[in-house]
Amino acid sequence: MTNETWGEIREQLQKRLGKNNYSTWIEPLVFAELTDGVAQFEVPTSFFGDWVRRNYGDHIRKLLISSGLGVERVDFTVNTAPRTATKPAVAEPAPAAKAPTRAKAMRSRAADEDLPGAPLDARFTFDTFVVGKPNELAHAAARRVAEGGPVSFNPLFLYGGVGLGKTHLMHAIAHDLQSRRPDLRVLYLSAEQFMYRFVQALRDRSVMDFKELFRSVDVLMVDDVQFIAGKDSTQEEFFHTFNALVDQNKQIVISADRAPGEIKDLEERIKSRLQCGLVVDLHPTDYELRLGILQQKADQYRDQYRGLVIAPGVLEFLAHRITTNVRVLEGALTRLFAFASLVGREITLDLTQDCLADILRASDRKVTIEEIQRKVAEHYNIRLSDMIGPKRLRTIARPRQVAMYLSKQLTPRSLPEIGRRFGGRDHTTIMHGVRKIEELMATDSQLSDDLQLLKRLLQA
Ligand SMILES: Nc1ncnc2c1ncn2[C@@H]1O[C@H](COP(=O)(O)OP(=O)(O)OP(=O)(O)O)[C@@H](O)[C@H]1O
Repeated sequence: MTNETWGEIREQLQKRLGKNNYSTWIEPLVFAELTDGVAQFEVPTSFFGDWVRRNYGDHIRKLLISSGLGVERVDFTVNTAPRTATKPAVAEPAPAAKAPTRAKAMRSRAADEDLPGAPLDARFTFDTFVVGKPNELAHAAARRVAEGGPVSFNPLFLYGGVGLGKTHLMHAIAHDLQSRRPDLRVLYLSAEQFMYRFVQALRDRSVMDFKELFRSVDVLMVDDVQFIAGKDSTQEEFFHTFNALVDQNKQIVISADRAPGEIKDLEERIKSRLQCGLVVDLHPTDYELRLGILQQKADQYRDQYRGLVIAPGVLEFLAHRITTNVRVLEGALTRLFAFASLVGREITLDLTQDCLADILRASDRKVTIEEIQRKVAEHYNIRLSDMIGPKRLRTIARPRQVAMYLSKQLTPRSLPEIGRRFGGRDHTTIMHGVRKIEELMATDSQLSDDLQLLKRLLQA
């Protein structure tokens, strides 16, 4: 293949994939050779190679073939040698794409391979994050941290329900920081990984190395920090790491499924440390945000599944009906496009309802407190009237607490509202009931099985 051919193919890829994707994923590719039908490219890391293979391998192969080359397969190998500027078969980058900032970041990350972080998802950038009322504050705070100026709020604590974009924002911060400041050591990992690393260090008697490593980063991001609640030694180590970094004025970003004060079994001193920066929550999505996200995704899919038509009103219908979380929304759209492309039909409302019947049904389903009381009474063989009555016998009080717990878990009702439906009980009684069941579940496997079963029955 000549410089010219690869240059032309890259230009086509840039048009097809957009400038961002191009400069992130295509520009860093170094064409090595074409032998026996295999086009070989060099990549900075194996993660990078896997990503390009999965997402763009086919595109690249088809374009190579359409330029008249006999290519059966494209392959990506990690380039460990320093990159030379004199690869004979590679054209200079197309003028439209300037210095590959992300590629530099990739290389610096490769050099930082001693950092025990989790890989970043290349799709989770600020460009792909849709901003609406429910997440605008979290987004603005994340942007500010990503600008990497003087540390303004430390830590940044992001919290919110499942699938609302916490991980997305954290990855976006990391991507941005790495492209602006490739020299920074940015470490992103989940709290679970932090714990495993720590346990491993204890086992290998290398705790000092562990400490040194974590204290050497410039930005530490820990996802799902609620995971370390109740894990005493990990909490202790996390606390020291946290303090050491804050003392050095290094940025910390944390995420969790709830506010620091609400994480049970998290040491008070950690809670208060976590609260001293900026705590922002991602609220449940509203209709406009859901529609915005769907529109963005649909645009991407239109590029991917050329020729597929989506009828007016379908996205609005989905935004209206699927209110649980963004992950479910995305999953629904992915399925819809895949299905429509398989059957070769336009995406109409009818097709949507057929193809997504289960998701739509699940979203429709609203469990009521009355239903919960009835099911629990049946399960424990007590009278429904005892659910709301005054009897304090354990055989009645315990099922009642189970029903209180499930009401809190499965309905959006507040504690006072639940209290009213349990015979006008005070909200503190409900809170006590909920806590009691949470405690018992940890030790009483029968109770925890009962709860699982009841949940399944109620949500079915
Ligand atoms: N505002 C948004 N714009 C675009 N995509 C979004 C947005 N919010 C969430 N998503 C997408 O929804 C999916 C779930 O988001 P993410 O993994 O960040 O959620 P999370 O809050 O970390 O959830 P969990 O608590 O389960 O870890 C991802 O694919 C993400 O890209």
